[in-house]
Amino acid sequence: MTTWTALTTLADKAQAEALGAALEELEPEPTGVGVFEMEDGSGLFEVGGYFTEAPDDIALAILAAAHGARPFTVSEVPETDWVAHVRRELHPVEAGRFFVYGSHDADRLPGDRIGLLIEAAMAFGTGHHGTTKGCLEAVDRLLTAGFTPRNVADVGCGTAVLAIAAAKVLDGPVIASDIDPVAVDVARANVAANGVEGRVACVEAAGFDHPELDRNAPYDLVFANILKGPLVELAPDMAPRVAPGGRVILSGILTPQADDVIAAYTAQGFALEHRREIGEWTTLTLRR
Ligand SMILES: C[S@@+](CC[C@H](N)C(=O)[O-])C[C@H]1O[C@@H](n2cnc3c(N)ncnc32)[C@H](O)[C@@H]1O
Repeated sequence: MTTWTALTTLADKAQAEALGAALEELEPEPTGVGVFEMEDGSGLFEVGGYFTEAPDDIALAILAAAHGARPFTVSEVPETDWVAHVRRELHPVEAGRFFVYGSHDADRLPGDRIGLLIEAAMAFGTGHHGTTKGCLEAVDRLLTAGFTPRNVADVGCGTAVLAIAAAKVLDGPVIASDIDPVAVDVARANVAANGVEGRVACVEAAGFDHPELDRNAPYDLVFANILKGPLVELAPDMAPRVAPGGRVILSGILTPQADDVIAAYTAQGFALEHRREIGEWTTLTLRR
């Protein structure tokens, strides 16, 4: 059976990025290289590389040492187990009352948490990123404070993790939209897997450019975990679609960019209510 060789190590951000670039240049060529921030608050980054042909041990040791990284952990991954392996690597994420998990961790769902079943797939939003976690914690905080949105939009839904969270704790309609048709397909599959298909509509749209999004407006709650640029562009379209007293939860914002996003939304009549940093990302809650 064909096997993959998986290499992983830890380093600080600059070293991890340089090491990731060096791995790309290695002979034999890797089939994939990734650099991910650890979610344990250590500030370390994991560098991973996958090869169909194992690189030379000595070359790897020199490469890690030259970048101030720990020695690589090398493991063999059977090709047929690849998808399952990636999924198994994704541990559940707790964010407020929510517990985001893959089907391989179904038996770990605590009885007092709201489970969001999200399989790793070709869309963003497994809960592991600080932006997704920030949005889940932000809505948890609003719910704890007694805010009960009657309708919700999740613009840039990815896996629809935020829309599913809303549908599981609220009674009203939820609409999930994404500019990427692949994400919309993944969103639909996740919505069905979570048993909320009657409650969450999934549509392909750039920003609010879809009749379904307008039909349900104005919203009591809008999530938009997209990047700073699209968020700033979206501000004038957002204002008329959020009910007075409604909230927007915005993420995908690198912390130094947060003031620009706040300025764009306060110019449209929103007031900053809460901000939270996770790693290098900031999540904002604003009230209209
Ligand atoms: C960072 S992911 C967020 C996914 C998920 N909402 C979460 O919180 O994990 C951003 C998503 O927004 C989508 N997106 C980016 N720009 C957009 C736009 N202008 N309108 C709608 N979706 C957009 C991307 O395709 C991507 O799926």
